[in-house]
Amino acid sequence: MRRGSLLASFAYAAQGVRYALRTQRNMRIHAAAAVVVITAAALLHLSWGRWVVLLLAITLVMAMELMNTALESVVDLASPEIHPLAKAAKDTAAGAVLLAAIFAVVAGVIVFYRPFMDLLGLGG
Ligand SMILES: Nc1ncnc2c1ncn2[C@@H]1O[C@H](COP(=O)(O)OP(=O)(O)OP(=O)(O)O)[C@@H](O)[C@H]1O
Repeated sequence: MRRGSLLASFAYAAQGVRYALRTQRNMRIHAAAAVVVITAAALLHLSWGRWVVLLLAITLVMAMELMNTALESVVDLASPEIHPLAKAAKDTAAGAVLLAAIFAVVAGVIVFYRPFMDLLGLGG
């Protein structure tokens, strides 16, 4: 595979995802949550609109975690010693993941509420 080819760039990106899954516990938690959510969505035969919201939320959280991992690596490389700006960079990136995760939880509750109530026979 040629180093600068399109195929090579996909392979490097896949390596990045594998690296994050291997080294970041939070990334593994996000991936496990995504599997649970996708399985539940399939079992409940959700509408296309609800699927889109769920997939957007899952993608947002995992993309934020990947960016957070990238930023942590760059900060550790550039500033292995303690520095207030290194702290600010890492904390802000972690804040972005937190915001995305809160959005995903709220979106999940909104998306699953009605189908879940219907399943229990409690729909109005
Ligand atoms: N070089 C540094 N200078 C100052 N504070 C730092 C530095 N590195 C890390 N910290 C502080 O320690 C916290 C944890 O940093 P660490 O690199 O361990 O990330 P982490 O907890 O492993 O993040 P994640 O769980 O997302 O992998 C940071 O959010 C930051 O507040």
